[in-house]
Amino acid sequence: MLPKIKPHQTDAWEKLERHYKKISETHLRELFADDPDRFRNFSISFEDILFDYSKNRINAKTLSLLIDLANECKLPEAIEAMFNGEAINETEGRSVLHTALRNMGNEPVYALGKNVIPQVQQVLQQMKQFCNRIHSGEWTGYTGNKIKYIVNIGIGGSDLGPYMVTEALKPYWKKDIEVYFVSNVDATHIAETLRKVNPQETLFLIASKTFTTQETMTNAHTARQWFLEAAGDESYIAKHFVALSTNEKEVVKFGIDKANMFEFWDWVGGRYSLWSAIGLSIALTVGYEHFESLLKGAHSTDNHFRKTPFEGNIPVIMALIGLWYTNFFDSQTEAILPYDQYLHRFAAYFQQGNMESNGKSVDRKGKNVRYNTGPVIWGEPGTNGQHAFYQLIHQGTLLIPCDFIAPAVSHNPIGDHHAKLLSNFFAQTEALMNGKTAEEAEAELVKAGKSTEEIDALVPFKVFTGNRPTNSILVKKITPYTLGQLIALYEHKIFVQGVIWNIFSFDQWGVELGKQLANNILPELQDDKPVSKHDSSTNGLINAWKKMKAES
Ligand SMILES: O=P(O)(O)OC[C@H]1O[C@@H](O)[C@H](O)[C@@H](O)[C@@H]1O
Repeated sequence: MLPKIKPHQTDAWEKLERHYKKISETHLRELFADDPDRFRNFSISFEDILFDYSKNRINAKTLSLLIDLANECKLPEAIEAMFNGEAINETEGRSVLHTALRNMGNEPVYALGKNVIPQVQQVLQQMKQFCNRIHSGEWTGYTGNKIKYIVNIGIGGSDLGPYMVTEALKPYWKKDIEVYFVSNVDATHIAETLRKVNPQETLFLIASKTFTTQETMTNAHTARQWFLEAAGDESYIAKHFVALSTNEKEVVKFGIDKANMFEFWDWVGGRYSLWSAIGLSIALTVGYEHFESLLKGAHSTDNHFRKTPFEGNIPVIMALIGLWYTNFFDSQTEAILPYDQYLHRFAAYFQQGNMESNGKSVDRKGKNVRYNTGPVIWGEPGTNGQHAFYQLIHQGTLLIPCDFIAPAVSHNPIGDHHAKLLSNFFAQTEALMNGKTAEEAEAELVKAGKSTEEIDALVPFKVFTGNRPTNSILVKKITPYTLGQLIALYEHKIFVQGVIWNIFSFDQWGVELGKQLANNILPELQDDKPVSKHDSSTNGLINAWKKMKAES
């Protein structure tokens, strides 16, 4: 069980409110001027990762009060409760043990009294052997051809993680494997994918924790039909369809042999499942040994998180700083900005990770919270974002804390590309911090030969207030191991924030209503009769659609 402490009623919260009044107007320029050692004092090295959080609107006092808040909210107990498999997902009565999936030791980990490590290791063995059979060509398609195309059919947590990771690890892809991800129920997604593959050499991974998700099942049936149209014989399905799921009954009902099912368990949340059998597409694409490195990297972060005092604990500091802006500066959004094209799905992945976990407004006692919880998460790779939306981050009215992530070494060391990329990475956080004063703007205009009138007119638009906070995460190189570390850092950040906000981070009841209503509406779309039982907007839209369809 997690403690049920209202964060805004703690001593630390009250002190933080007072402290906020004192420090909120202080400019980052001043904070740096006051402390020549600020970078050293506010950065943490962890193996090949450097986390610099010095460009935040905090001082030593802020940090110590935030850590007091974490302690008052019993974060240490909560961390142990998660790692020890207590049923901290209370609304579903489940443990939360994605950490056990990457626990490379042999020590038992219990989910509600049952040691899960033997089953975890057994499925890893199954994945390893399967990868070997596919890669060696021992496993063939129905015509005897090697498998060349992997198509993962899944959505949400059964799609975003493997998709993000396979993209991030493109330099490690096996030469003769191509991977595709189909998630959307929009037929375009499966249709466009099926155009790129052939039935003889394609392996479909039907990835669904519940094996009942409408989108996935619809796409899976379409793929099955497409396959059977070519293969002709249902017995060939066994060579081309495997399931990644917790639900054996539904898997068998779909027509997939039990032997072709890679199991995981209800104590793995969908958005934390890339470490489980859901990661099979990763292992097939980059090789099992790289998948194992990914797990090992995440495990090293788990140890860091569990054992490091909060002052030097990266996910804890990430979480506390985020909370500082969300709850005291009232900022509503955070950007994740990787300076690595391979990480182009990283922000999208943590959009689900964060927003599905901490997008809650009811506390652990079922009462409405009186403070902000999870922020809106978004982002795109640098430098693309710079030419699109950074204007608002630099000069808009919103305060948007940003995480800048970059590898020190590129997988593609061509010419001076990487130096140029990183010059932008360094420059942006410097610009966001320092801004540009009116005097500086004026001096530039003078130098450009502008008249006094022009200078007076232009200066207000050329001023950057600065004082816009950023974290910088510099990773030596994006490898399976460091990527595993990085993902786990963000996972634990989410956990820490959820604990302090006194919400349940591992359920997602908020996605249910839309599904229910879609299920109600679907039968109404099967004929031409006008509908009238909804509100006027919904009726109007459905009837307009029916008319457009009839006219087309
Ligand atoms: O893996 P499943 O059961 O098909 O679920 C897919 C997704 O379904 C969504 O409805 C959930 O909100 C996600 O958390 C989940 O990842």
